[in-house]
Amino acid sequence: MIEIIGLTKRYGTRTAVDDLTFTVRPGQVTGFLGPNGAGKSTTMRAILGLDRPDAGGVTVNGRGYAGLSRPMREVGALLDARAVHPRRTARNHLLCLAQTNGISAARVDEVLALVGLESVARNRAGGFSLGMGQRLGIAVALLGDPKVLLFDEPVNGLDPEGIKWIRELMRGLAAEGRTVLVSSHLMSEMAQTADHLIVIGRGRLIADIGVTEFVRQGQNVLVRAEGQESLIHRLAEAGATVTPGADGALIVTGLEAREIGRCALDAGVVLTELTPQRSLEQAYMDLTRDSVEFQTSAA
Ligand SMILES: Nc1ncnc2c1ncn2[C@@H]1O[C@H](COP(=O)(O)OP(=O)(O)OP(=O)(O)O)[C@@H](O)[C@H]1O
Repeated sequence: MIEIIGLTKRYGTRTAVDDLTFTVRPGQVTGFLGPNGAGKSTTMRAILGLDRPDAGGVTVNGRGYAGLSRPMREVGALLDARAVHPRRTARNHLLCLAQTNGISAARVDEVLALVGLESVARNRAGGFSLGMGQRLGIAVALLGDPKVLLFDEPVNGLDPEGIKWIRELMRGLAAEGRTVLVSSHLMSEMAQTADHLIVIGRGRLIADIGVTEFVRQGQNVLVRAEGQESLIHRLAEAGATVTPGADGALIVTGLEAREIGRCALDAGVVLTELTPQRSLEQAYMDLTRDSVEFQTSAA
């Protein structure tokens, strides 16, 4: 469990994180979303005790990072996968970290197998592809078999197979009861990976919400039907919000198209149009529009 309470971090006159409070729970993948410069990396650095907060604080399993007796065994992190000595082999890189943290060499071979780098374990990390580098960074995070894991933009630059692998790994780690916090600026990616979302913008909390709930709230569906009254009644019963659209259409929020179709069937109503209006990415962009640092103006 990670608890962030009133976290504030300033760099000179710039407030990178502004009175941020949220909890990351075990047993699920929590997506940490926000546009560029929102403060995701700064928050992760504060969790790891790499940045000193100006106000508020962070606890990991009830204690501050400085209070953790064996940090690598409690929190694992992938912050910058390029932070590897290029002339060192993958195995030596891990061995050095293992030795300084009282972790066995057997565990090094275990994590190399876990991330699929066994065959290149004795190759220099400097010659690794981006995907291999990410795998090595993840091996470092997993080395101490920690209960809490942080991944900062782990899928950046990866091919579809690499993305699928990371997604499954994170879900597996959460299923084992670990606390998994993963940052991204892509809503579509998080919708497939995370159970819960923390959305920030300009260092402030914008949303702390379950993925299913976000998907429900985020999507409007345009509906046209013959005999709308009974459909409106049935949709309201099912928990949807219905507002009038243009030309007699209905704008339905809170239900997916499939569920609206079922309501129409229940009400014995013929649908003449059923069109989802916003993609998840659009819903996320609407949510964070006011917090984007650098915006291109519409042509
Ligand atoms: N060491 C630093 N010195 C000065 N300003 C910094 C420093 N680190 C971050 N910032 C500023 O703090 C703000 C938050 O940055 P941060 O890297 O935490 O955002 P982020 O959400 O991780 O963004 P990205 O998705 O681009 O990585 C930005 O405006 C950034 O310019």
